[in-house]
Amino acid sequence: MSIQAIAFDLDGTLVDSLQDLARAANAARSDLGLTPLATATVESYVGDGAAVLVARVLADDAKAQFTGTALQEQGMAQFNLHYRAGLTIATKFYPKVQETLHALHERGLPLAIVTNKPERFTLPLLRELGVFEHFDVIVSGDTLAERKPSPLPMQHVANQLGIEVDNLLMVGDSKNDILAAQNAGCASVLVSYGYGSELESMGADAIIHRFDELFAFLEE
Ligand SMILES: O=C(O)COP(=O)(O)O
Ligand SMILES: [Mg+2]
Repeated sequence: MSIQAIAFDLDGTLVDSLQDLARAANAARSDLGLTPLATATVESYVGDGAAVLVARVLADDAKAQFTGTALQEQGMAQFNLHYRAGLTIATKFYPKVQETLHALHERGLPLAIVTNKPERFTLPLLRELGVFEHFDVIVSGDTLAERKPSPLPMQHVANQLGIEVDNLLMVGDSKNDILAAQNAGCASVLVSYGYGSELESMGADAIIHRFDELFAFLEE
């Protein structure tokens, strides 16, 4: 295995965005006359992009789908307003993320973001946190025709970087990240501190508990 570039998931991997997501989700619920949900409940709904999050949050049901009902459209509009107004109020890097990204970038290793978060949130969030310039390619949930767990985002990153997809490593916190990597034929590293559950069963090549353990994985 020769790792020539790394793609990172965003929410739950680089940043803990849960408080800001939950605040915006509950503000949208409140605008529609609904009572707030526990932060842990919102956490369990994160991972398939903003529209699916809004559908799940409004129905308080992990199986809800975004079908574009009037209520969902209204909830989406309110969520957009509230989240866009406070992308980084409480959102913070997990320990050792900034140092590690900086060191990898200094080594000349191409770095990418592959998130299911829509571009309208991903790009300003990365800018507000001051790491936008570290990434050679940024693929959001609405950049391409398909999002994770589709292999398309990984294939797109490899194409953009001019490398074979199996030389790209995915680092993520959730099932969609590991599936996207497996579907594309990439190696994957799972972080244990994010929003994923049943980590052992996902089949990642390694599980790390702190972001800088990535260095040891790269040296294997
Ligand atoms: O916004 C989401 O649904 C998940 O985002 P992620 O892919 O960066 O974890
Ligand atoms: Mg994630």
